[in-house]
Amino acid sequence: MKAIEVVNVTKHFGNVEALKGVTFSADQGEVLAFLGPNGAGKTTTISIMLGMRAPTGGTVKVYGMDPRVPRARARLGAMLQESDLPATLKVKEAVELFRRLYPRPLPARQVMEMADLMDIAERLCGNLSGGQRRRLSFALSVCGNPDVLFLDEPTVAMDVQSRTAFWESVRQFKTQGKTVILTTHHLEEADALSDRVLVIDQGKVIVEGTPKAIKEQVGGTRIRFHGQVQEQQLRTLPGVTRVNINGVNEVYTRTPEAALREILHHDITDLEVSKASLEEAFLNLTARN
Ligand SMILES: Nc1ncnc2c1ncn2[C@@H]1O[C@H](COP(=O)(O)OP(=O)(O)OP(=O)(O)O)[C@@H](O)[C@H]1O
Repeated sequence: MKAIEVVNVTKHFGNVEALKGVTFSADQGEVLAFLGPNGAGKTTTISIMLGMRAPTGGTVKVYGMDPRVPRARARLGAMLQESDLPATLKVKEAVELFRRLYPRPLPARQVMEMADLMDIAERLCGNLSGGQRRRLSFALSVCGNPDVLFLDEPTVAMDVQSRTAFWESVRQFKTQGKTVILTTHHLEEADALSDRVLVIDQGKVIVEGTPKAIKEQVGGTRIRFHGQVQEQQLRTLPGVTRVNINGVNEVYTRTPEAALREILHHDITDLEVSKASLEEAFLNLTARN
């Protein structure tokens, strides 16, 4: 049975069509990353999967159940973009309090270690830095030992060190056979963590695949060079998905050999050819859409 199954889900907020028929599923033990520009529909999709909002149309199942029923909810954990923390409790007390809400909580020490909170266990929640607050939110989201964990832009406000430690915690969580659904604007985060990426734009899934497949199929190849070539000529090169002219000419193409043959007719210098990164693939996609 699928951990999560979303079929043709739509969501209207008044005149706004936030989701226009979203379909995907997640297997047990899979890490799925949602990428997409601001307003694409990522948070709305998560809130529907969590049973916090009802879809306008379509169906969502968590282990075959409606996410609004308590038995389904008990299997879900969530670290949302904004969460209030009890300011006057110590970090370790907040973890204890949340553990008591669940029938089969993880041991407090395991939760604290997983979220890298041991050093700040005695600190008041109200005195935490932005990154520390995010780590505590992560701890509270895994307290109940959920089978599916939703992380909505989890590493916002974390420094590089905390982010790397956080990625390790997510990987650890996955090794226990758990499913993770994550939204992020850090594309290297999706690349580092996920088995599969879904790109959402304007309420629709526009592409789905492994980070590697997306980079290969959509990102294609980046060709950079100096030289006087008209932008219009670059845009009509074979297989072009995106063009940047900012001191250096940059062309993304799915057919690099054919594009290069034409580029080499011009007087160019400093030629560089490389595979596009996931970030570039993502920009190419949403620019085209
Ligand atoms: N409660 C609401 N009332 C009206 N419109 C809403 C509401 N919630 C979301 N929307 C609209 O639905 C669309 C999708 O929003 P959503 O928050 O799901 O996007 P997102 O992909 O999570 O964006 P971000 O990356 O900025 O968090 C946007 O146009 C947003 O303005």
